[in-house]
Amino acid sequence: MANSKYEYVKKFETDDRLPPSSWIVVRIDGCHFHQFSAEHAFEKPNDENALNLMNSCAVSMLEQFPDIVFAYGVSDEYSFIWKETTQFYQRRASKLLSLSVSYFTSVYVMKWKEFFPHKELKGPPYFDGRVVCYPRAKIVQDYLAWRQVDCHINNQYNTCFWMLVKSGKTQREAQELLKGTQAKDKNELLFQQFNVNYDKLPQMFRKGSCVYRKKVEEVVKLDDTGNPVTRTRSKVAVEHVDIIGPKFWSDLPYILEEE
Ligand SMILES: Nc1nc2c(ncn2[C@@H]2O[C@H](COP(=O)(O)OP(=O)(O)OP(=O)(O)O)[C@@H](O)[C@H]2O)c(=O)[nH]1
Ligand SMILES: [Mg+2]
Repeated sequence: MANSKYEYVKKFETDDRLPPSSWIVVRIDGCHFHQFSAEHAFEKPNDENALNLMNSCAVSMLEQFPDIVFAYGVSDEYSFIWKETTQFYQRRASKLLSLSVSYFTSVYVMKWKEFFPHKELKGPPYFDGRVVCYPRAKIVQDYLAWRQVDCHINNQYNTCFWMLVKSGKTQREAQELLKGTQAKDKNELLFQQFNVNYDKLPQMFRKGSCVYRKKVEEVVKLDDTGNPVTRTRSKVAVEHVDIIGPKFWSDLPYILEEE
């Protein structure tokens, strides 16, 4: 039905194509997860099953959208890095954002039972999202380092806070005790009062989770002389990386290489 008198309404649509040759970061974040986590009695400060569910959703994202090259998640948030040359939906911001948020949310609901077989999903989890473009791989690396530092700072604080509360302090008292403390004071507090070595807590809690394609060698068959014939394929994997820094990227140059 070309050229109806209503066609002019299309002129009001705006072009939201993101600039070419730049990495696209979509970060999604659980809406009101403070409440959602309380409603579903998540362990404080870290619920292993809830984090594994988030990670599993991120794996599904990379399997569904081949142009996502890397994802990093902590707490109720996940960042997805789309490769700089992606032409997916002509790089339209609204498409990339809405597809990411809706796909992640649907998978979260679908997989809920797998991670919480004995907990009913009491209300709809939902996520917001934002898109930011970065013109250099180095800035994407710094972006990820920023999220990981944030994870560390928040987790160290939350670990101390909930240890104090579980040991009988009120939330107000715990807050007061932690006011103005530095990282080393918090480590000391955990060790002195609770005999906890912060560095020994699970890496996933302290450092967040990375999802990316790993190159794995697999044996396809044995040749006539009985030697294995292998091929390399990529497999989406979850890793808990100590520092998402220069060493990490130099070991995996194919992830964020500029084309
Ligand atoms: N107990 C528990 N809570 C968690 C866990 N992961 C995330 N949360 C909760 O989720 C919140 C995430 O922080 P925010 O995103 O700032 O808070 P929010 O309530 O989701 O607020 P908006 O994102 O602004 O809607 C944390 O403050 C926790 O309350 C977890 O593993 N265990
Ligand atoms: Mg949130």
